[in-house]
Amino acid sequence: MSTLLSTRALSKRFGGLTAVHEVDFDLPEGEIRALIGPNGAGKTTFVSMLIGRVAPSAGAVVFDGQDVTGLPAHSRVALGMAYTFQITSVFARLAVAENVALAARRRLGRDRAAVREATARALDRVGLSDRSGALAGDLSYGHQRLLEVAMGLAQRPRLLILDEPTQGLSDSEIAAFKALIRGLAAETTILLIEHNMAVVMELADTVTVLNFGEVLAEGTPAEIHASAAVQAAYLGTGADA
Ligand SMILES: Nc1ncnc2c1ncn2[C@@H]1O[C@H](COP(=O)(O)OP(=O)(O)OP(=O)(O)O)[C@@H](O)[C@H]1O
Repeated sequence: MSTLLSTRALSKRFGGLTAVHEVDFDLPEGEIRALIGPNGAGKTTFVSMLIGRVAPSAGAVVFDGQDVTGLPAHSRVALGMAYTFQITSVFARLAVAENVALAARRRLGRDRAAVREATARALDRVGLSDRSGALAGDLSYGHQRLLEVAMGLAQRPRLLILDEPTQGLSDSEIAAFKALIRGLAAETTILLIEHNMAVVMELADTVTVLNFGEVLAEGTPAEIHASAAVQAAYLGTGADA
C-alpha cells in the first residue's frame, strides 16, 4: 500500500514548551489509524499541523507525495484532507443539509450538481437523510456528531481526520458509529483521535501513541494494549486506558 500521509521530524514549540517533538509518522492509504495519548501529549497540536491550522516550528508534512508544509488549510482540503469540525462550527440555525453543503463547497467549489450529490451521499452515509431539512440545532447531540462526520465526508476526502468523534455519545450511538467507520474504511483513509479505548481497540488497524510530544509506541491494538511503556504513560493521568 502506498503512503498517503507522512511527517518528518515534525515539531512545534510554544515558547519554552515543546508540544510535538520530531515526529516521524507514516499513514498508508486505506488504513484506520488511531492516535492516542494522555492529556497534553500533543495530539491536537500534531493534527493541527497536519491540516494547516498550526504552523510547525520545524519538519515537514507530505500528503500523497506532495510537501504541503507551507500550504494553507483550504489548499489541503482541496487536495483531499478533511477534518471533522467541532460541534461549535455546526451552524445551529442552518438546516442539516445546508451545513453539509457548506462543507462540500470547501472542496467542490461552485459546482452545484457535485455539491448536491456529495451532500445527499454524505447524509445517506451517516443515516441523516430523513433529517436533512431539520435545523442542525434541533438535532440530538449524537446526531450533531454524525452531522460533523457528514460534513467531513461531503468533501470527498482521501483522508478523514476525526477528532474525538465518540465523545459524549451513548453506548448505542457508539456502536452505530463503529459500524459507520468500518463502512467508510473502504473509501477513505481514516485518522482517529480517540480517548475511548474500546473504540480504538475495535476499529484501528494500527495505533500510534504520543507521549510528551513524541511517538512512544506504534503497533496493532493488541500490541499497544500489551505494551508496558504505554501502560506506564497512562498511569496517574486519569485517562481511561
Ligand atoms: N496555543 C498554544 N499555546 C501554548 N501552549 C499550547 C498551545 N496549544 C497547546 N499547547 C500545549 O501543548 C501541549 C500539547 O497540547 P495538545 O492540546 O496538543 O495535547 P492533546 O494530546 O491534544 O491533549 P488532550 O488529550 O487534552 O486534548 C500541552 O502542554 C498544551 O498545554
